[in-house]
Amino acid sequence: MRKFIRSLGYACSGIQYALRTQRHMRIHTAAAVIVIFLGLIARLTVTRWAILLLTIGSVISAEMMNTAVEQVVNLASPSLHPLAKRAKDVAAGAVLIVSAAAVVIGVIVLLPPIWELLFQ
Ligand SMILES: Nc1ncnc2c1ncn2[C@@H]1O[C@H](COP(=O)(O)OP(=O)(O)OP(=O)(O)O)[C@@H](O)[C@H]1O
Repeated sequence: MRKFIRSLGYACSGIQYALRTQRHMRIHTAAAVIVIFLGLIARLTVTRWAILLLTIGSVISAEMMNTAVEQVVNLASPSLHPLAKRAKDVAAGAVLIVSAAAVVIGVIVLLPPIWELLFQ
C-alpha cells in the first residue's frame, strides 16, 4: 500500500511538471474544463460522458507522452540530430492526430444535446 501511494506521488509530480512547464498541456486542460462544463449544462447521457472523458484522457495522456519523449530526447541528444528531430516531430504528430479527432468527437457528442437544450 505504501509503495502504491509513493508511485501515485511520482505520477502526480509528473502531471504537475507537465502542467507547470508545457503550454499545450495547459491549453488541453483548459479545453477539457470547458467541455466538462458544457457537458454538465447539456446533461449528457452516461454513454456521451464516457466518450467525452475517454477522449479528454487520450489527449492529455498523448500530450504527457509527448513531454516525456521530449525530455528523453533532450537527455539523449542535447545537440541537434536528425533522429532527435524525427522522434520529437513524430510524438508531436501523435498529439495533433488525437487532438483533431477530439475536436470532431467533441462536436458530435456535445452538439446534439446543446442544440436540443437551446432550440426545443
Ligand atoms: N535535439 C534536436 N535535434 C534536432 N531537432 C530538434 C532537436 N530538438 C528539437 N528539435 C526540433 O526543433 C523544432 C522545434 O523544437 P522545440 O523543442 O523548440 O519545440 P517542440 O519540440 O515543439 O517543444 P515545445 O513543446 O517544448 O515547444 C522541432 O521540429 C523539433 O523536432
